[in-house]
Parts: sequence; C-alpha cells; structure tokens
Amino acid sequence: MSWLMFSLRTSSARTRLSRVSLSPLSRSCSSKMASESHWLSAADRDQLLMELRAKGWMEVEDRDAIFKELHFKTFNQAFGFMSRVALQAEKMNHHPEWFNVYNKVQITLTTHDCGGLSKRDIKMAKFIDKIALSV
Ligand SMILES: C[C@H](O)[C@H](O)[C@H]1CNC2=NC(N)=NC(=O)C2=N1
Repeated sequence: MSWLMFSLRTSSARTRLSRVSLSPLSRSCSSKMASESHWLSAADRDQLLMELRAKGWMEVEDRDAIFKELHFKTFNQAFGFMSRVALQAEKMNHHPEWFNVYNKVQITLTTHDCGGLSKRDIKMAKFIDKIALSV
C-alpha cells in the first residue's frame, strides 16, 4: 500500500515539474503502440501537463503521475462515469488507479510499463475530463 504514502503537491508547488535525470530512451516501454506509451519527453511534458493543470490535474509528489479528484451530484453519476472510463481503459489497454467514495472519484494516472507519464496518460486524462462534463 506504499502508493497511499505519496502526497499531493500543494497548489504553490504543483507548478514545479518533476524532472527525472534518466534519459527517455532508458524509460521506453515495450508496447505495440510504443510511441504513445513512451515516457513523456521534457518538451512534451511542459506543454501537455500545463494544459491538464489548467483543468485541475496535479502532479503527484515522489511519483511520475498525475492526480485529480472529481465530484458528482450522486453515486449513480459517479459510478456511471467510472463505467465509461473503464470501457475506454479496456479499449486503450491503459487503466487508471482510482478510489471512489459515494459521489467522489480520485484518479491517478501513470504508465506502469515505463514507470512514468506517457502520452497514454495525457490521452486518458483528456477523455476523463470530456466524460466528466457529460455525466
Ligand atoms: C499486460 C497489459 O497489457 C499491461 O499491463 C497494460 C495494462 N494497463 C496499463 N495501465 C497503465 N496505467 N499502465 C500500463 O502500463 C498498463 N499496461
């Protein structure tokens, strides 16, 4: 349950990007859609995460991942949202780490195969934001 130990950056610190010294090549993933599941480059990271930050996503402390908490009117709406994201996760073969209590859903996205953020996480985050608006 070590993942419970990570904490979220405060709003003041979340503008600071986590920089990892490993070269992207050492973090590439073996995947049929390798380009999408490659570890995000520094240039991609700055631009893509800036857009997600504006929508309430936060970088996770001590982990190359992004986090967002969504609130819905009812449990049914929250569960319906999760069902739609689950179908997309299966379609993309890219699954969120999430926790639901009644009308709240906490979501963490990272690419386990390469131990960090990839374009798949960005794509899933954008899908999540789109679906959350339509519930
Ligand atoms: C074997 C299976 O295809 C892989 O484990 C997939 C499943 N879903 C996944 N989800 C996420 N978030 N990251 C992964 O690297 C990942 N890999």
